[in-house]
Amino acid sequence: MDARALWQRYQNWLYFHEGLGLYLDISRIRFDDAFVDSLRPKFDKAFADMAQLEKGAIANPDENRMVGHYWLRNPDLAPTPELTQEIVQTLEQIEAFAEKVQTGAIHPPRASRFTDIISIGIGGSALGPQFVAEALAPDFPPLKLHFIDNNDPAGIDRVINHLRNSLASTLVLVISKSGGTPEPRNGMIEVKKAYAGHNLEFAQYAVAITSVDSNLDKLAKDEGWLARFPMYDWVGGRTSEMSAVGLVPAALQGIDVRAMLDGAKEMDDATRVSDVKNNPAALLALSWYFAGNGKGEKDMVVLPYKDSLFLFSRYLQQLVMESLGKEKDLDGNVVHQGIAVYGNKGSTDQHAYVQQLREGVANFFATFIEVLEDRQGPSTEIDPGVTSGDYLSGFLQGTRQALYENHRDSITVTIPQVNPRTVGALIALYERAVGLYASLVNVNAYHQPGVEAGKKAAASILDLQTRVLAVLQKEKAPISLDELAKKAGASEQVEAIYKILRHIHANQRGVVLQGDLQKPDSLTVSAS
Ligand SMILES: O=P(O)(O)OC[C@H]1O[C@](O)(CO)[C@@H](O)[C@@H]1O
Repeated sequence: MDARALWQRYQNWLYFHEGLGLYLDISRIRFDDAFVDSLRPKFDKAFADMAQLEKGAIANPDENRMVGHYWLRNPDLAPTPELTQEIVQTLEQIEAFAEKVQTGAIHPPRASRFTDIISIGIGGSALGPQFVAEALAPDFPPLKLHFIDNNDPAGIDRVINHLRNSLASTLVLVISKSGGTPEPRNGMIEVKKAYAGHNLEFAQYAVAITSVDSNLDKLAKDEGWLARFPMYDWVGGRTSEMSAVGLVPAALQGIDVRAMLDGAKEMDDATRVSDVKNNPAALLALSWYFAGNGKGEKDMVVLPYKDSLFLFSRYLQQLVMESLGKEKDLDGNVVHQGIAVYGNKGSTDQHAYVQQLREGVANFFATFIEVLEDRQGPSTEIDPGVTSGDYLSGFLQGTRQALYENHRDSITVTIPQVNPRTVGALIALYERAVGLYASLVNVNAYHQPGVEAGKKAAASILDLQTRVLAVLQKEKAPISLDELAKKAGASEQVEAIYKILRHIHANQRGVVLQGDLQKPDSLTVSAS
């Protein structure tokens, strides 16, 4: 296609949302009108499914749950007045709590103000708060947010060490929808211990964000934690940024959560339109479907040209991959669906993996996120008449063009500024696009059975460890791995046992491995 035809295509397909000042350009995805027509029946069904979902249908059949993240930013849409009221009240409680913490009306026992927050949570209970903090927190927030989003002991130590002089003024948010995920539970126990080590009573610093009556909720209630906020059964972890999961940390950092909700609501209104060309989420879903042949054959590379948005790709990774990455479709057919997502930021990545994007395996489509406002205030001229922002803008256009010339397609989302409204809108845009795409490919976007398999396997390894160590304690002399496995009733699991013991040995926790380390089956093991 020549330059004039491309310019025409750009204008034909350009979507603009006036209220949000958001543009979506899918002109560099090479679909044609016949393709769009061929998808119309699937889109009609997707829009109908979505309308039912918003009315409270059981849109997550496997877990027999409603899917209601859209109600969080428009409580009047909730299917019952009770739910509407609950959403409204929770938001008011969050704002009141944040205000009291910021003004010092709620303060720690030994300080006049809370200065820091440790947020403990994983997956959807971390990625949204992390993305939003990076995108929107002021340079000097009223409370500084630190994350424990893993089970890495060294990572936990690092956070606690950084805060060792301010633990007495550090609030702890424990965020877990289920209230039973091992990682946040373990993180909480470690942090609790650190507080005890500083003679601080954990309950006076701790806030739980979890489902009512979960194990975490019960613990927080029994121990009299500072506050508890509800997470709802009908909100999935990966779409929970606009629930207490995301709003509590955001409000505490002084982020305008109402503006974030308003931006999401405006985008929800725009993505409810059942006309593909005038619905930005449908345009995204259409582009993904075309790019990956409806089978996820191409990865989604997300490139925000703005440092504060660099966590967007990580956030989208869970939203897209946990939602779409499914073995079976809704009819039980094996389909192995999904779209792989990765990315970081431009133009940084220009000097890293963009080389491969331009010339290597053509297994992706790019999504550029462009921000029109360079910075607040005037810019220095780097060259006559040229600012750093001009360079960044030029790098984006240049990369988009260079990729297209080499048959690598791309989408460009443009926002006027990074602010709570546009960030809320971006989240809502992708939530809806994922929901619509899931309908196009007929998968349940709202469950995650694959994650459960990994969780179960991990639990069985820990169970094996307990059994093996119990056997080892009774042994008087060193024993071979085979024998130990036999005695533990786990002859088939020698490799797992070897790995368990090697790990415990490396941490000098009462297990000694002897022999040729390069030949694991030559090793003997004893308790020290
Ligand atoms: O908030 P929870 O229940 O601790 O779960 C954390 C994460 O774990 C998952 O359930 C599965 O990994 C995610 O979907 C979720 O975001």
